[in-house]
Amino acid sequence: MASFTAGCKLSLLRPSLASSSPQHLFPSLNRAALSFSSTSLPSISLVSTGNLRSRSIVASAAVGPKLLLGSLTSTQGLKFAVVVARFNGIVTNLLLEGALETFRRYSVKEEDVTVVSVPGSFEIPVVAQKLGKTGAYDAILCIGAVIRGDTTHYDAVANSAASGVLSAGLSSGVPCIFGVLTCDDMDQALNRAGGKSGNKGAEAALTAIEMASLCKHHLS
Ligand SMILES: Nc1c(NC[C@H](O)[C@H](O)[C@H](O)CO)[nH]c(=O)[nH]c1=O
Ligand SMILES: CC(=O)[C@@H](O)COP(=O)(O)O
Repeated sequence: MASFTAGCKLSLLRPSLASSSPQHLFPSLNRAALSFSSTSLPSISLVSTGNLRSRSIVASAAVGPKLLLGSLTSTQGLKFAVVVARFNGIVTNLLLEGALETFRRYSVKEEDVTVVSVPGSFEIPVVAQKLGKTGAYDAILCIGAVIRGDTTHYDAVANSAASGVLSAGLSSGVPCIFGVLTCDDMDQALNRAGGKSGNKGAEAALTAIEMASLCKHHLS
């Protein structure tokens, strides 16, 4: 079993390892141990964040030998809000469908999901923040599609949505997940809304489940 010097971030010890998978870092950890909650791991402290494709691991000094990882299977009782922009609705409806299908697939009850409709992506953050501050939700999934036009309007909306969703999460203390596409054209957007590049709404819903579980089961 791997062991690290207390007080050192893994990324400081060896930066290239900071975004590696736990299995890569510690071949002796099996999948079962990694797939759920506070499994005791002798001689190492790990904190894992990120979605399924990009987990990042840091060794943590202060806590004991535990792996903190949100569960995708213990979804009972987790409550979600989805804030979805109507702008470019042909895309955002597909993203929303992907998200709701994922919640269903991971056994999140329909009555535990609230969908809130807003005009455009610019309006998402204030609503996400308000929802977060109600304390009624374990994660807020934000869905929108910003598509480049002729002017710089795109940059303003895309940047505001990104920093606004971040800020909503930080100020409310509830994970606010960024499921807002920022694309050069409609083709790019449709490809990411159930087309050949997958459905980013579905991916964002998985991130919401993991973060909700992490915060509710380990960090509250
Ligand atoms: N151009 C896009 C917008 N623009 C609308 C803004 O989000 C906002 O509703 C308006 O400025 C009023 O405050 N919204 C998107 O979601 N996607 C876009 O591509
Ligand atoms: C005005 C908008 O909301 C957006 O579609 C940007 O389009 P454009 O840059 O062509 O004005």
